[in-house]
Amino acid sequence: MTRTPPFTDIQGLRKALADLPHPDATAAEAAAGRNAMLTKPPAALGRLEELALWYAGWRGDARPRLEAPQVVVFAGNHGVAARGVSAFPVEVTVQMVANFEAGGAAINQLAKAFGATMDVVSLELDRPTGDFTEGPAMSEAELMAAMVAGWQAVDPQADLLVTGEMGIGNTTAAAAIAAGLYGGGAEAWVGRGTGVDDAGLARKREVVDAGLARHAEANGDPLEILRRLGGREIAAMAGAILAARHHRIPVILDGFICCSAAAVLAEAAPGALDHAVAGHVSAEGAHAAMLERLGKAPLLSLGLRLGEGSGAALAIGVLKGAIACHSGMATFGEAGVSDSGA
Ligand SMILES: O=C(O)c1ccc[n+]([C@@H]2O[C@H](COP(=O)([O-])O)[C@@H](O)[C@H]2O)c1
Ligand SMILES: Cc1cc2nc[nH]c2cc1C
Repeated sequence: MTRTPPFTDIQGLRKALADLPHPDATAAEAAAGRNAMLTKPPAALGRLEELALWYAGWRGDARPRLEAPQVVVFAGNHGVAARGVSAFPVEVTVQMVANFEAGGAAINQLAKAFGATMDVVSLELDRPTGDFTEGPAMSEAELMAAMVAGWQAVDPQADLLVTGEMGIGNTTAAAAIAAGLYGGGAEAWVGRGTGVDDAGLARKREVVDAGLARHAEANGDPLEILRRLGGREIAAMAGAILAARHHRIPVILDGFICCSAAAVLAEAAPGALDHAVAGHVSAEGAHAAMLERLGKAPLLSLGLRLGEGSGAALAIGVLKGAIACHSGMATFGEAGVSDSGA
């Protein structure tokens, strides 16, 4: 299988969004039949049962295994970071990339703990995106390059994808995208990110509202909102999530920034996130509202606000549990256990 995306320009990308593969209904049905025979009261495994059937449908296998999860962390720098919207200086992005590469970050430990491979993709860190209060964050060519990089990062042999990110200032970009897609202004979507104080929060709101006013011409076009207000790591996550869909690789979504990338796809093509579940709800103020817009209930709620794919990586454990039960349990017949007789 190739890592080459089926698009090189925005028209091709729109076509890839209009032409999405669907789950294997026969495998999903067979998995539901198997689920009904497993040694447990009906529905006693709660959401784990739904997860297993969802995974079986996307993998086209009624009794699937989850053996090759891939975590990809995308890193980008943001022009708006110069406006005092983060509690940390911009050089932390490149420093954290070195930490990811050396194995020292939280996501390295979590990927290892849940048996996932981990890749790090740096996107032109020495060339931050444009400050969106002054002009578009990216040209069309820059948007496409980032989305292609995201697509190419996905291993077609993986059987699960987690997309994570690192980018000082990116909760400002993510909030601007959310407001661009859903309305509500900065007030509805700006939160404290890495931990800005009240003055920082006020600056973030001003920056986001200025960006929304400056880019009203995006006119509700999700890809244009991403280009004007987003960032390279956000565009790359959108490209990776779309690639996973085309390879029928299920996805676990991470926090606020990851979900802003996913939201662009969902608004551009209804159903574009059917192959994705929400790994967790982060402590970033507006993440819960974003998940509601996406129609996704989070698997975990642990108060994380780290990014890097950390919450989604933890949820790999939940999904592995669901699949282990579904594919490994005995049926009533096999175990000689009496069923309810209903
Ligand atoms: O995943 C989240 O919901 C999340 C919430 C707050 C902060 N982050 C991380 O913090 C960085 C962005 O925060 P900030 O304050 O610089 O916009 C970026 O590297 C994200 O990975 C991530
Ligand atoms: C140290 C640090 C680590 C991170 N990981 C993801 N975002 C981050 C932001 C900071 C500041």
